[in-house]
Amino acid sequence: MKYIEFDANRKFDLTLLGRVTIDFNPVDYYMTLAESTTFKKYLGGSPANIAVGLSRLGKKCGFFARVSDDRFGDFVTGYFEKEGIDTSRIRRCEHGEKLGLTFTEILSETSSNILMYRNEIADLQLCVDDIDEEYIKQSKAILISGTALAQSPSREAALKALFLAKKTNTPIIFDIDYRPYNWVSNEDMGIYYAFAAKQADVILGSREEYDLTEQLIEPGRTDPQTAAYWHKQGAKIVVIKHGKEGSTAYTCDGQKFTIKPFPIKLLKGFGGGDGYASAFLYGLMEGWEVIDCLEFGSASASLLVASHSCADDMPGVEKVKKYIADCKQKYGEMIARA
Ligand SMILES: Nc1ncnc2c1ncn2[C@@H]1O[C@H](COP(=O)(O)OP(=O)(O)OP(=O)(O)O)[C@@H](O)[C@H]1O
Ligand SMILES: O=C(O)C[C@@H](O)[C@H](O)C(=O)CO
Repeated sequence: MKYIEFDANRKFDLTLLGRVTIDFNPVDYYMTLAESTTFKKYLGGSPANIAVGLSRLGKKCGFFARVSDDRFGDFVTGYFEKEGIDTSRIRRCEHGEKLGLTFTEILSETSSNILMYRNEIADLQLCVDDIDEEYIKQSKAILISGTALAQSPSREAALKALFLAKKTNTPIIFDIDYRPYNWVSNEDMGIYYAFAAKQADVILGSREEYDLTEQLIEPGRTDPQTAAYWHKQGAKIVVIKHGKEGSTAYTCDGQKFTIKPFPIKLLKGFGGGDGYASAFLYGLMEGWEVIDCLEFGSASASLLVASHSCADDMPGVEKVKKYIADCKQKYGEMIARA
């Protein structure tokens, strides 16, 4: 069953809007960030990771972003170019704003945290002049990452992109993407997350992220209630993630599909969402059944939480398929299908 119509005549498979940052992950881990002394630098930022993930899976991505006008801006732009992600809409900040830096802490085999430096942040300088209708018309779909709604002028840029996507019949994917930094209040999230979700064809989020989105509408909903509400608003697919417990996709025709994580030795508890999103969306674009998209996303997510980085370790199609096949051979065909 196809829930989203992608226009095959458009140049980009997906154009993403949001932050491009840098991750510094500890080489000496199983200790606090204060104790770690050596870090490996990776491209970061959830939407940027998703773009890399889709590129590794053979998809062509466009991107709306502002980056710092310094060596870190050079690094992330050069990384995108090497991955084949279009950089024509990546613009440099003009007033010294800084690229977001995420320092990660891998405390133990089951606990990790991230510390994000986002003062005078470059990505929130994205502005309405950066968003053009022609570029969106060249995109089979657009993904808005929720943190882009945290502050102006990025907020208005994201709202303009939503408006132009609707105008050009471009499917909208809203990744709620809760990061507490840069939001003035939870109420702001309740306003802007909800507005974006009302425009979306596909919504991706954890239970916590839906709770933040629904706080001004009806707090305390169950997953089925959440899905039913957003389907009424026009969403075709509502994906609700529950970390290591797995995730469920609710489709607008009343079906639900649940997937569990594949068995893996966890290294870090983050990055799974980006691997999940890129692989799930890949399956959608390939016209797969939703359960197969979920399985592919879940497998990619498991590979990512077992890896030291996010972007650098985004897998190709064959790696994900082999991992799924190996797990099924070892644990049984229904290993992840609840
Ligand atoms: N401990 C784990 N073991 C195996 N898979 C996991 C684990 N944690 C997360 N995942 C996988 O990653 C997917 C997304 O993780 P999660 O639900 O935490 O979303 P998220 O908060 O968006 O992730 P991120 O931390 O990347 O932002 C899960 O649905 C699951 O498939
Ligand atoms: O999304 C962020 O800004 C943090 C990322 O850079 C980091 O890789 C992560 O947590 C991915 O989910």
